[in-house]
Amino acid sequence: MKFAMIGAGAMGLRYGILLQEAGNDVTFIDTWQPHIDKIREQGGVYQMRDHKDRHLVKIKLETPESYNGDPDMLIFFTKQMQLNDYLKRCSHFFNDKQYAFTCMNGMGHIEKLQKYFADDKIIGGTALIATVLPGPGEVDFMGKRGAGKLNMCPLTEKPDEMTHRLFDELQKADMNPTLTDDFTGTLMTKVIFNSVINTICTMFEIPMGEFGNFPGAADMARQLIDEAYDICARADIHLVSSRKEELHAIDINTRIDMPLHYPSMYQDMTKDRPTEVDYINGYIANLGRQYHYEAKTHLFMTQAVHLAEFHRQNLAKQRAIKAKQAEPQAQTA
Ligand SMILES: NC(=O)C1=CN([C@@H]2O[C@H](COP(=O)(O)OP(=O)(O)OC[C@H]3O[C@@H](n4cnc5c(N)ncnc54)[C@H](OP(=O)(O)O)[C@@H]3O)[C@@H](O)[C@H]2O)C=CC1
Ligand SMILES: CC(C)(CO)C(=O)C(=O)O
Repeated sequence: MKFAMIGAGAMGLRYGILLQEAGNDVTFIDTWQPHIDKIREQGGVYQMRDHKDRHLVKIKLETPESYNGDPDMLIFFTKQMQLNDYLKRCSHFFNDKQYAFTCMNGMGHIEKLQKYFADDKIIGGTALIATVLPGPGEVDFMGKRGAGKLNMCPLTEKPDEMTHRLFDELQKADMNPTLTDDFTGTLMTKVIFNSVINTICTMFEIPMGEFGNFPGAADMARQLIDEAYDICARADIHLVSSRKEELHAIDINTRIDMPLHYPSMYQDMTKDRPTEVDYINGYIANLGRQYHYEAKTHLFMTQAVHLAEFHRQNLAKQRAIKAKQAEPQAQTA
């Protein structure tokens, strides 16, 4: 199959390289200039697995403006706040035969995709796969080959031939796909999962295992899960796990499956970038308001993460001022 990966960051590279290794024709499209420059200079991306076995993987890389191909499927893996810009810049190569697939975290992306693709061409999903972009031109796949899994569901909830072809390619690439039958329920179940793990680990700047091993972890998680499940019940969203299963999944993922992983939200925070919290806890809280339910804990968590972002950005500004003040001294010394 011919794929265009829209976003060649951590997850775009994980999916794209594995699909390429499984025999597909993959082109990566990105806008982050230092990453583009590094990949061109190196002739590819340096890929690691669990910080080891660093090796060069050749990839085809384009910018939205330079790409003129006609892929069968576009896979969107940008941060939520980057998606509109990517869609606008890539729209010149979209056509009505192409499919759009995405396993981005949070909510808000599907409505944006619907402005460019018909409902029967959109396939959504969720990824329980940890990947890190340590810097431009470098990607670290966390977990052994075959680790992690993903859920996928067409927006129409009626899988067609292309959905099955995508499923087969993801399976060949060892990505452990599961085809689910409830679109919104599938996506929201992962949003709730991330509303606990990503948010708490990012605020405290801790790996997932440290949260999972904290004796109060289940109480903290239960409070966020209960609020979110109460809201989904009011919104008639059918989650794919029960509350108990969601709590269990968080426990197993943090303590056993990915104890050393810092969630993707942490990766933004530590680079002094805005996080996706408004599309995760903020989305749950806004949905609650539509059903006259005040999600107090999710609202509090959203602001707590914004406070942490604010603090880090202030520190970055102070560092910049100090560096500027040191400049003339360095010249006169
Ligand atoms: N990573 C993971 O383990 C998982 C991620 N997801 C989801 O997948 C989607 C894509 O996320 P992900 O692949 O992690 O994100 P990316 O790796 O794509 O983020 C890359 C972007 O972040 C900026 N950036 C990255 N590294 C640096 C750096 N060192 N210095 C400055 N800027 C940097 C650049 O944006 P800019 O050009 O704007 O500066 C770049 O385009 C998100 O919705 C995420 O929540 C889902 C499951 C797991
Ligand atoms: C925690 C994890 C890896 C689960 O897939 C994730 O979604 C993230 O890092 O954002």
